[in-house]
Amino acid sequence: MEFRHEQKRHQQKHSGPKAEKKKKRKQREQDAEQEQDERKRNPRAFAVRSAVRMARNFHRTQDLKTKKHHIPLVDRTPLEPPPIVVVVMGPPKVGKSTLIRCLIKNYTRQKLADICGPVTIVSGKKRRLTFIECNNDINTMIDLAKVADLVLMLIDASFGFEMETFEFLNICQVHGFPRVMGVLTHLDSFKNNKTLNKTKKRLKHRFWTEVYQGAKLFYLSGMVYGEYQTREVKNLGRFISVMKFRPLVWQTSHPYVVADRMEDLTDPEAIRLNPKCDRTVSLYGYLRGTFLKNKCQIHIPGVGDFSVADASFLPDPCPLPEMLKKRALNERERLLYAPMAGVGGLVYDKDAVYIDMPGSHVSHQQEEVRPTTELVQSLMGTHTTLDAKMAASKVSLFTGTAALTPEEVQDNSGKQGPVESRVWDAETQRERRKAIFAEEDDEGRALRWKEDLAQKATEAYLRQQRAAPNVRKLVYGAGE
Ligand SMILES: Nc1nc2c(ncn2[C@@H]2O[C@H](COP(=O)(O)OP(=O)(O)OP(=O)(O)O)[C@@H](O)[C@H]2O)c(=O)[nH]1
Repeated sequence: MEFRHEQKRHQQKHSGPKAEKKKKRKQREQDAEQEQDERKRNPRAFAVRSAVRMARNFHRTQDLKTKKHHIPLVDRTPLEPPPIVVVVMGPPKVGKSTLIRCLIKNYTRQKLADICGPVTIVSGKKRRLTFIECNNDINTMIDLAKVADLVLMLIDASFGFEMETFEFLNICQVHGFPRVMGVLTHLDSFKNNKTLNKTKKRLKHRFWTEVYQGAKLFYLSGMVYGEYQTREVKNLGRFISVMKFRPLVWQTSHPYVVADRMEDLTDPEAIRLNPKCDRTVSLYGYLRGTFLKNKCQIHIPGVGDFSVADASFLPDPCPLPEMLKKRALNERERLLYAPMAGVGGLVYDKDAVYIDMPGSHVSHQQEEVRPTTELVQSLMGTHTTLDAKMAASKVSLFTGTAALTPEEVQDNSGKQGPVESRVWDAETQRERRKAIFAEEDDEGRALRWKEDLAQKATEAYLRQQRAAPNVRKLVYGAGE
């Protein structure tokens, strides 16, 4: 038996929703065609009316295009790149140590009580970060501006921009600008929401004029138990771990090492006999930039020019996790290496290898003993009473003059309490500076500090010149 299936011919629909849809589409297509036809039909309406304007338009588009071009740079970063140097800078008491502590906790789930020297951590499968706190000495700023990949610029919102911020930005300008990200702290000091929003906006625009339009500014709105809010730190951390970096010319054309550990190999007996004897020192750190040749000349900022006796390759103290396919780091891979703060697994010395028993995990005992709040720490560290300290303290009015004892001060100033008025803690210092600069707005301050900076930079330069006359290139090695 044979079955035959006869297919019905397709009938085009002329009514119903589908047909309506089709009609509409056809109509739209026709309209578009007509529009194009208009250009053909009426060419004069669309012709070039002004050659000048056309030329101007053309130039403008070309300018915009070329602005987007960069000089092609050879990316020489090795397969396993050295840690990214994150410099945390800002005026005194703005919250630098607190931010580093929070970021370390965010990445490694470990607490580091003291931020001492560079701290290296594994932040992801392919990235390590070295945090360095920048104190407000101009020489440190110059040194760090050279090696920084990313700068976290802390700004006290209750205070506005301060001299240090402008100083650092100006120094960066000379060295080829690293990535700069602003972080506003002390936002909890605003009780009024309206003033808070206004201040945020004002500081954001001020930051944009200093760095570039649209530069990233983070807000840290207050503290919880002496730490910044977890969610905000997490966002900041995530931003840092996915950030892309453009190689800077100075950094890619010089070999340089940010030393995170130092070891004095000189014979202690020789030092005892002559404290100023020539010393042999080992410096440890990741090599960045280009290749470091053995026996080459190097400059140590603040010290002078030296030749390297020997450079050797050591196992990585803070290695990246193995390349396995997985989504996140596990607990054992969340490494932390801060030799100057005494944290790190293996320590390779010139003549021995040490293993830190608690591993890279900071002992919990330390956490309990050393509270993070500065006030409690300072109270615990006190050995003498305030009265005794005040009686023993001396104050010198001008640099280079002999220090005055409280008795001498008392003699001159009559009834007035001698020492209290001069022993300023950091908090009072901040208050004083706040009062001094309260009258000026940001613009005025920026101008004034920029002038100030020029003089300071010249002084620092002359000082370095005196110390080592042939290091000019290294001090102001912009674009070389
Ligand atoms: N209310 C408030 N206090 C803050 C904030 N940020 C930091 N602090 C406090 O400011 C004090 C100084 O913080 P640190 O992290 O030691 O500041 P620092 O910049 O490292 O200070 P120096 O290293 O001495 O320059 C600490 O007592 C913090 O609790 C903030 O956003 N709000």
